Amino acid sequence: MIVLEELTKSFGPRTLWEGLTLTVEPGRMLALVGASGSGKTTLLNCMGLLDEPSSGRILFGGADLLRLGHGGRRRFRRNHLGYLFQDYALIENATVRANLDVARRRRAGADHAGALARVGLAGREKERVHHLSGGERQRVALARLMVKQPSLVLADEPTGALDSCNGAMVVDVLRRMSRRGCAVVIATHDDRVRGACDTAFDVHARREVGG
Ligand SMILES: Nc1ncnc2c1ncn2[C@@H]1O[C@H](COP(=O)(O)OP(=O)(O)OP(=O)(O)O)[C@@H](O)[C@H]1O
Repeated sequence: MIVLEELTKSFGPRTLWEGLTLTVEPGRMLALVGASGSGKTTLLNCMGLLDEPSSGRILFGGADLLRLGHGGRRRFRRNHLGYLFQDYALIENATVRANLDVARRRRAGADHAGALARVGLAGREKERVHHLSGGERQRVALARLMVKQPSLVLADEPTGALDSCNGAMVVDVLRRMSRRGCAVVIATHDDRVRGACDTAFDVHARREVGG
């Protein structure tokens, strides 16, 4: 479970949001919604420790993530966190297989082939990521999540670069991960993604608005 308590984010004199309080339970899928510029990506970045809120607490497993040192933050990212971001965060010059290996941690025998088959990329292990299309890169990032099996997934517009069929597949994979106990947070403008989530949280209004 991840709990955001009274988060505030300001850029100089401009306050993006304040008093933002939100809980995402294991096994739940939450959509972050709100107008462009309301701060959905910034909130995901704060939850993933890529950005710092100006004040507030982010509790995970009872500990305040914002108080962790470098080592603690690295362990949180490595052991618990999965990203599905717009820039895919893949190693461009490496093969598909090498990108999945990065996620494997110590879990021997992670099912690379099964994950690639699930995202429609069976047999593509040896191809270099920079030769893949945008949608294929997004699906490699999804396969990497399946290999990693994180307890928290942060996804930023995960269907943005995909056709509707592949978009539905992304949602389906994230739903399966949530059924296995993962907490999934998705920033989205896509009503189909929002409809597939358990609840939606409007970042501008700072309250839940229903699934
Ligand atoms: N480092 C920064 N310095 C100043 N302003 C920033 C910084 N990062 C983000 N912002 C501003 O914060 C606001 C929210 O940006 P963010 O990308 O989080 O919104 P969003 O809701 O995800 O938007 P979209 O739906 O268009 O992706 C924007 O006005 C952006 O310019």
